[in-house]
Amino acid sequence: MAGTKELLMLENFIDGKFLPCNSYIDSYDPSTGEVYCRVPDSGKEEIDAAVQAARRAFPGWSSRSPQERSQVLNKLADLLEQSLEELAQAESRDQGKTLTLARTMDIPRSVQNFRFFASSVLHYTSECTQMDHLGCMHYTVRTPVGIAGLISPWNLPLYLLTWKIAPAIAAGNTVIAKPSELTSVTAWMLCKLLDKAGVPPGVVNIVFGTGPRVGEALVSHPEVPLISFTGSQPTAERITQLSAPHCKKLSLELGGKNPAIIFEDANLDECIPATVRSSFANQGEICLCTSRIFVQKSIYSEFLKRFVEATRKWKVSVPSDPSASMGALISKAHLEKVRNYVKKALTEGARIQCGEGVDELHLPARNQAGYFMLPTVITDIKDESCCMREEIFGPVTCVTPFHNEEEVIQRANNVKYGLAATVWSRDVGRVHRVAKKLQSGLVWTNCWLIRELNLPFGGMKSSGIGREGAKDSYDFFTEIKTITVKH
Ligand SMILES: NC(=O)C1=CN([C@@H]2O[C@H](COP(=O)(O)OP(=O)(O)OC[C@H]3O[C@@H](n4cnc5c(N)ncnc54)[C@H](O)[C@@H]3O)[C@@H](O)[C@H]2O)C=CC1
Ligand SMILES: N/C(=C\C=C\C(=O)O)C(=O)O
Repeated sequence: MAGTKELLMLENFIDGKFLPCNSYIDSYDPSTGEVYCRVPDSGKEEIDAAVQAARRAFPGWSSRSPQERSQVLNKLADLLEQSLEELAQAESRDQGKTLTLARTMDIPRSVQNFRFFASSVLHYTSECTQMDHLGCMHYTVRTPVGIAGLISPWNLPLYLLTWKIAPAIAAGNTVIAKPSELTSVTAWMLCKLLDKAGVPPGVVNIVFGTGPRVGEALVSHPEVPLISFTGSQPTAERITQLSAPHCKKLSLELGGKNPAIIFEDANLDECIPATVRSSFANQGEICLCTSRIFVQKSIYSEFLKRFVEATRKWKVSVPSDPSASMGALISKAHLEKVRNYVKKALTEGARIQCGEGVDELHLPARNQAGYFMLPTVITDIKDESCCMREEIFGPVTCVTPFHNEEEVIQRANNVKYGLAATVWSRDVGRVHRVAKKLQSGLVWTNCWLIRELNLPFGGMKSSGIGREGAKDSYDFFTEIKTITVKH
């Protein structure tokens, strides 16, 4: 470990105060492999303190009007925006992503999350029906659930954390958030802005540490009735088990094995750069990234040639390099896991068209121990291969030919996941038909990752339970009650 003096030391944020912890975990700079930060290794004690704070803050915060809460969220968005550059630098260093991506996507979207839910919370109405023959009317009311437990991953740290905090507090809940122990820095920076934005102590508590210790303490706590989780399927299973005795409300946003389906009439000038981006953006570490590319046989050779050429131009470099398309992967263990998938494909007789083991990666001397990998394209692979079935969550994508619509829909659906798909065709009828038949929570046609935050976001099958987005998040973060009045 490097000298303690130089390390960035994070603290938990409970009841509006920064509090040190008894033990800490090392956090690495993925671009150098060096420890640069220490993250609290919290446990049950810290969760108990956060629950007490959140419980105390709940009556005051939940009784404010939506307009008052909205003003606080907007102020927080302004403060985040004023710190955009500082936050982007921190996110890029902590996660390994390019500074450009953090500047143009992660932090602006975090700002937008607060602005969006500050606005959407103002527009809900409840339902009312009449039964005149019985002299009755019925109506619904919604109330915040209470203390929300929010667990977020390492791939889009502030972006996904704010996607949970913003709707939860907009609806009047108080929260205890646990960011990934691998990427805690921007969450800690957010805590510094809360008081200035007018968020009362105890409304947002952020407790750092590992999943098995502090994550499980949060999930198991009887006074936390709701858990919103984004991450892996095995962790979701554990969270489901721990929540079951308490019948907690759960929202689970999990992984994907997302297909891109490219028909012979696709506009390849648009499709190829978009599919390179959908495969390799953020080092392929987005649950929405494409990892199976089905190309109609008649254009397969042309597509592959042009796709591999475009992938080779996707530059891997140090995250601060303005010309970098891709930075470092999150951790040494994750890099090994992703590389092992490529090795496994080779043993199965697949071909590596570019990237890992084929092309050379050039890095400055101080980044040689960083977790970098070239974007890798695999072909000649069977649908049964683990590379075609399991979530790799790295810069690896498989390309395979198909003959007709019926066949490709069946093959695209033939995995346990059902999160996101892309369909490329100029035939409007086909686009609608295929989109409808895909087992996928999201389908983008002739584009990728254009987000409409008003509409439901989430997956089917093993990609999760529940949806989030304006109305869906509001429904999730509130309880509904039906009241009948006889007059
Ligand atoms: N958004 C997504 O779809 C994501 C998918 N993944 C997938 O998961 C794989 C493993 O990555 P991990 O970092 O291990 O993901 P993970 O699912 O273990 O981590 C996500 C969050 O859950 C927390 N967590 C872990 N175990 C927990 C437990 N028992 N109780 C409560 N919280 C817990 C973690 O500390 C982190 O905050 C990746 O290779 C990738 O395939 C990982 C991150 C995000
Ligand atoms: N949930 C994830 C991405 C969400 C993106 C978005 O809401 O735009 C993920 O990668 O886990």
